[in-house]
Amino acid sequence: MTAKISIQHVQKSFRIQRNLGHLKEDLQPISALKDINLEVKKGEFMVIVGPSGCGKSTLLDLLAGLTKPSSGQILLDGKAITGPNLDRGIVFQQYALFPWKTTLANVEFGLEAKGVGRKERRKIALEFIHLVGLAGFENRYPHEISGGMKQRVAIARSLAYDPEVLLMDEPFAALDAQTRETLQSELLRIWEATQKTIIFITHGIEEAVYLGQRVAVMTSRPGRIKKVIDIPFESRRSEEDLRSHPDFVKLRHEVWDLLKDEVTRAQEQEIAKSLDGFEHNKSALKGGVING
Ligand SMILES: Nc1ncnc2c1ncn2[C@@H]1O[C@H](COP(=O)(O)OP(=O)(O)OP(=O)(O)O)[C@@H](O)[C@H]1O
Repeated sequence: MTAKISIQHVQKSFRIQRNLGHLKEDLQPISALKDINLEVKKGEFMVIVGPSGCGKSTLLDLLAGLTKPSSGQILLDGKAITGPNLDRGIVFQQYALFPWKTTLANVEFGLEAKGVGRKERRKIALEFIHLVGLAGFENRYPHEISGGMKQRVAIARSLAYDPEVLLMDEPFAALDAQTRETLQSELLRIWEATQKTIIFITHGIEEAVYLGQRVAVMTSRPGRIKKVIDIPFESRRSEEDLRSHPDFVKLRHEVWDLLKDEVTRAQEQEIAKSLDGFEHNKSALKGGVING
């Protein structure tokens, strides 16, 4: 069977230029991703976890078609992704709602872009607003609802135009712990109801193990897939608290074991990067160069 998403030997480097007044200097390119290979099945909930700066968002941007790989390719249903399309819905950490539109109008937006008629648009939007638990809040503006509710609107908006795949980039990272946990189990309920293929990016180990059917652990930059771990829970939404179950604790530990050296390395990279910037600024000041 063809994978829903197939990431094949994907590399991504960024060209870096230093601004020296009217001159530009090419620096060593940053290699963000190196030989990423991953297959995601139809209807699967795949979580990608990795340390800060390992290239998670870069990978998601490639999946969304917002940028192109330096080499390799990503296939959706066997066809190469060449740009953004309504076959992929995206939910970012920042809510990205239109502040001047109500919940209903925000959810209707993608449907408008897809050319769905006014009546049908309203019907579908109301259905998804209901699905994400926001019935009664249709006419509220983003500033009138909480962060968790805004993220529910963002999820409803992405699902309403019926994408093949839902891409989620740390969607709950800005929320308080309690709201985050509520939305995690809500997301599982929505996933079960819609049977969408989900690729969810996080740096939270507990979040990864709770949500994912499989968890792909990334290395520090340049990001590679270190290991893909199966999370074999039948149902994550059972009454008992899954997070304190011995199997859950064991899997969380396994992911942490894979991740801890990567986190240390990522922190070292961060320090080296800031020291480098500091040294550059110092020498530029000495030489009287205005740097950008
Ligand atoms: N447009 C760009 N130009 C240059 N470098 C970039 C660009 N985008 C990302 N990078 C670099 O690529 C690396 C990976 O960045 P990315 O944002 O994908 O990491 P991440 O894993 O999502 O990080 P975080 O968890 O902190 O959000 C980082 O070193 C980043 O500085």
